Amino acid sequence: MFDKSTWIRLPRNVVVGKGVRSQFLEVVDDLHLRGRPLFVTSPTPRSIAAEPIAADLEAAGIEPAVVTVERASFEAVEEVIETAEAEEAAYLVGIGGGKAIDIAKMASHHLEMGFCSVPTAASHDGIVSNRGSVPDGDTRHSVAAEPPLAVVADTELLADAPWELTTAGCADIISNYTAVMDWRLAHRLKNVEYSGFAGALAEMTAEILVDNADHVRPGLEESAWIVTKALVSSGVAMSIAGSSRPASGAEHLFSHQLDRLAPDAALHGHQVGVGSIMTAYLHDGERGLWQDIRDALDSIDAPTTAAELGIDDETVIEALTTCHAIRDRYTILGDGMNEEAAREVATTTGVIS
Ligand SMILES: NC(=O)C1=CN([C@@H]2O[C@H](COP(=O)(O)OP(=O)(O)OC[C@H]3O[C@@H](n4cnc5c(N)ncnc54)[C@H](O)[C@@H]3O)[C@@H](O)[C@H]2O)C=CC1
Ligand SMILES: O=C(CO)COP(=O)(O)O
Ligand SMILES: [Zn+2]
Repeated sequence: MFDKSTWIRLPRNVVVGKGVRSQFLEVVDDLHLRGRPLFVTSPTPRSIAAEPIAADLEAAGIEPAVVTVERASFEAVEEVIETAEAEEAAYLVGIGGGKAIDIAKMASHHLEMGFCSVPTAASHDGIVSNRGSVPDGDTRHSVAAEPPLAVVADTELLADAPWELTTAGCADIISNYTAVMDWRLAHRLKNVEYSGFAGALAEMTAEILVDNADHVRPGLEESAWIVTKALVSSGVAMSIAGSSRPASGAEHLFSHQLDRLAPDAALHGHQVGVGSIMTAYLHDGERGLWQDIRDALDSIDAPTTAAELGIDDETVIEALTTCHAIRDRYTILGDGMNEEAAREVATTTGVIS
């Protein structure tokens, strides 16, 4: 008997393009979101995006509350929840990089309240996803959360963001190659449920980005457009899958472990990119996929070595040999890699010297 069912939660309005931050009010009106929003932001995004959008809303008689968060933590989520209650907010808006958006996402999930995403950096594929990633104890990976009702991604703002934030977003997308390989492996060996649609979408997203890598250059608004569209597509793949599997495999385990061992050393996307070079080698060293991933990262100025991440070689080895245990997610790392194997993969791929 066929008794499968699925529930795909996606944003309703995804608005991408030059100057679209000025359409924020129109977007929330279209969603029939009424009342006072709470903007969740961080220092730079506050001045470049939250304040101008707040001024537009004030001109229309709506006075948003604003909370500035500095770090992604459960204390910050608590603070946002308390502020939303105290200010009688009707919905939340995450304005900033991945951390501000994730905090708003997690708080809105708890409050059972609508949430909109206004990325100021094309740095990660959580701008659209139904996943939230806030460190909880030793946990760094994402959990199910509220997907945004709307995404307002202004390419003018995104193109002006520091270039390394954009290259981090590219690397987060390029890592889909190995994430999907890990997912298929887990399907074959562990009977993990696999979605061909979500897997194909995640892979195709990486392919389109790599094919357009020549147009991804600092200061070009077209770059912000290409990368943002890819981030949206990757987030949709996660929503179709109902998990982060299409965009997160062993390379993400490696990055999450680096976040524990060397907090704030490098951007999420850059860490997963370097992880992806090594896990591609483990999947199929002969085929040269790892070189293609390394070259694609290199061509957009993303780090390809531990030194470029600002992380020492021994931390890379420790992360590689321990990261399999941080989550119940079967990958090419299986039940763990010994130190000798870790040194071999990291040295052969040039990640450590
Ligand atoms: N929920 C999900 O599905 C996913 C979540 N993530 C999470 O996202 C986070 C990484 O996000 P990132 O954006 O890389 O880091 P981040 O949010 O820490 O941002 C990096 C820095 O850039 C600043 N910034 C943002 N926009 C700027 C602009 N236009 N100009 C100047 N500075 C700007 C931020 O304020 C911050 O200081 C990680 O915590 C990661 O786990 C990553 C992928 C998916
Ligand atoms: O970063 C992500 C996808 O790019 C989310 O994956 P995690 O579930 O591993 O946090
Ligand atoms: Zn990621």
